Amino acid sequence: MHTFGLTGGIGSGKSAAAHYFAELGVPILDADEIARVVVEPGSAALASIAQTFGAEFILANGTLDRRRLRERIFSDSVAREWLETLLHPLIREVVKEALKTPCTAPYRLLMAPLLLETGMDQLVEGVIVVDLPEALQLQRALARDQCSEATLRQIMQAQMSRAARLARANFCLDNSQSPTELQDAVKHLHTQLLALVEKNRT
Ligand SMILES: CC(C)(COP(=O)(O)OP(=O)(O)OC[C@H]1O[C@@H](n2cnc3c(N)ncnc32)[C@H](O)[C@@H]1O)[C@@H](O)C(=O)NCCC(=O)NCCS
Ligand SMILES: Nc1ncnc2c1ncn2[C@@H]1O[C@H](COP(=O)(O)OP(=O)(O)OP(=O)(O)O)[C@@H](O)[C@H]1O
Repeated sequence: MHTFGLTGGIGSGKSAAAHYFAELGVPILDADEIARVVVEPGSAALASIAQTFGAEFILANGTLDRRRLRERIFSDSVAREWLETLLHPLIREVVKEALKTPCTAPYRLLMAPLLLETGMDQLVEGVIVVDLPEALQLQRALARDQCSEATLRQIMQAQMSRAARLARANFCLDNSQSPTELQDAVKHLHTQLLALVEKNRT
C-alpha cells in the first residue's frame, strides 16, 4: 500500500485539497483528527494536560478547552514544547497503527500540518506540499478562524517556513489561485501519482 504525505501551513488549503483527492477515491488519514482522539475525555493525555495547565483547561462536559489551550501554547513556547512532547509520540503511534490497515485503493494520503516538523514524513513515500504566499495564507486563515491575527502569526511562527517546507517537497500543489485551479492541480497530481504507483508495481 502506497502512502503519500499531504502537508502545508495553517490555512494553506490541505482540507480543500484532501476533499478533491477524496472525490477521486483516495482514502485520507487526518493527523489533526487523530490529535483530537488522543485527548478524548478519560484519556491519560487529557489528565496530564489538566495536571500541568490546570483544571480550568477542561470544559464542564469533560472535553479539552481547545481555544484556551491554543491561546496558551502559542504564546508560550515552553508550554508548546511540553504539549508536543506529550502528544506527538501518541499521534505518531495511532498513525502508524492506522497505516497498517490494508486498503484497496492504489494509494492513500496522510494529511498532517506538522508532517515534516514531527518526522512523520518517514512514514510516507513522498511529500506533497500545498503552497501559497504567507500573506494569502494568513488572510484565508483569518477569514476562517475565530482567532486573532496575533495568534495566527504565532502559529505560523511555530511552523516551518514556506521556503523550508518547499525545499522538502516531492510534489507541490499551488493554492494561490481559485478553488477550481486547486482542483485541477489535484487531478493532475492524482494522474502522476497513479502512474508512479503503477510503475513501482511492474
Ligand atoms: C492547541 C490545540 C488544542 C488547539 O486546537 P484547535 O481546535 O484550536 O486547533 P486544531 O487542532 O484544529 O489545529 C489547527 C491548526 O493549528 C496548527 N497547529 C496545531 N498544533 C500545532 C503545533 N503544535 N505547532 C504548530 N502548529 C500547530 C495546525 O496548522 C493545525 O491544522 C491543538 O492544535 C493541539 O492539540 N495541538 C497540539 C497537537 C499537534 O501538534 N497537532 C498537530 C498534529 S500533526
Ligand atoms: N483556492 C482557494 N481560494 C479561496 N479560498 C480558499 C482556497 N483554498 C482554500 N480556501 C479557504 O481557505 C481556508 C483554509 O483552507 P483549508 O481549511 O482547506 O486549509 P487547511 O490547510 O486545511 O487549514 P488548517 O491546517 O488550518 O486546518 C478555508 O476557509 C478554505 O475554504
